[in-house]
Amino acid sequence: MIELAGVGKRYGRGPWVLRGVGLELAPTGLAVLLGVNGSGKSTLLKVLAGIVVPTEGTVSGRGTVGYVPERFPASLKLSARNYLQHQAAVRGTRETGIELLDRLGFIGDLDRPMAQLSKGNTQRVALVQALVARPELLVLDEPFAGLDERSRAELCALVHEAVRDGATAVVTDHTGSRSRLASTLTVTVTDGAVRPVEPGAGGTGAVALACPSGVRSEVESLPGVLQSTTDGPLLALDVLGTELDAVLAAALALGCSVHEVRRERATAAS
Ligand SMILES: Nc1ncnc2c1ncn2[C@@H]1O[C@H](COP(=O)(O)OP(=O)(O)OP(=O)(O)O)[C@@H](O)[C@H]1O
Repeated sequence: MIELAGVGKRYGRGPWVLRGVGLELAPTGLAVLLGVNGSGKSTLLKVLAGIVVPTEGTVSGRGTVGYVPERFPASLKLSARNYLQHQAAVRGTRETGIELLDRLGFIGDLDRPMAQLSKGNTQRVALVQALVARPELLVLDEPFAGLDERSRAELCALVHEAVRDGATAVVTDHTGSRSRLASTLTVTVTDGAVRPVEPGAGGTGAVALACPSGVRSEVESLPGVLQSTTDGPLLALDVLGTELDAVLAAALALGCSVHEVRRERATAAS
């Protein structure tokens, strides 16, 4: 069990980004974090991964960690092959995970400096270095960004395999790909507070809206909106299931039209 107790984080003398966070993550399972931009999701993931030390509170039980940051350092002079070989050597194994790169759709030169790789290929290398180590805790910050549809599906399969093999995975996502993940827990991050979406509370809903100009920020700040992103001409929202009808009614009253509505419930990981 990974447990956060009374966790707070502020950067320097800045405002509290997280405050009073208590969270328990089961030893095997997949948690999805939802929250609007700047709500503190990346900070929470860094605290979970041990990259950022909380200003107050404790984190216990995390074991070995695989972490994929939202932005992988792009200036690496090492080639993807040398980087993965180096990571394997640090772990004391010859298992580089290069075959996982194929599975994730890496097409290109493994021997070019990573700084010259596309965002998608850099993301694939970052994912492989985390997955191949078979960590007890897998922390993935926007792991689907930069990947094509096939690679996203393959990544979902790899995350499910890791969870099936006993890992705890924690994921954020703005691309909509998380709907394919069999999550066991959904957690919202709002104003520095972290709350699990209670089972039986109606789960979450995904909504795609076409909104007249000028009403977007009003729609995004409706009670129950957990996360928003632009999907072409549409505004894509993640909404607390219990507030879904009210958000739809308010959006319609503001002149938006509804393109898609999907209810999502936490399910047992398969
Ligand atoms: N290293 C840092 N130094 C100072 N402030 C920071 C630092 N990292 C994050 N913050 C601030 O903490 C707040 C939360 O940022 P964080 O990246 O955790 O949010 P987020 O929910 O992941 O946002 P996004 O979805 O935009 O990445 C923001 O106001 C951000 O500016």
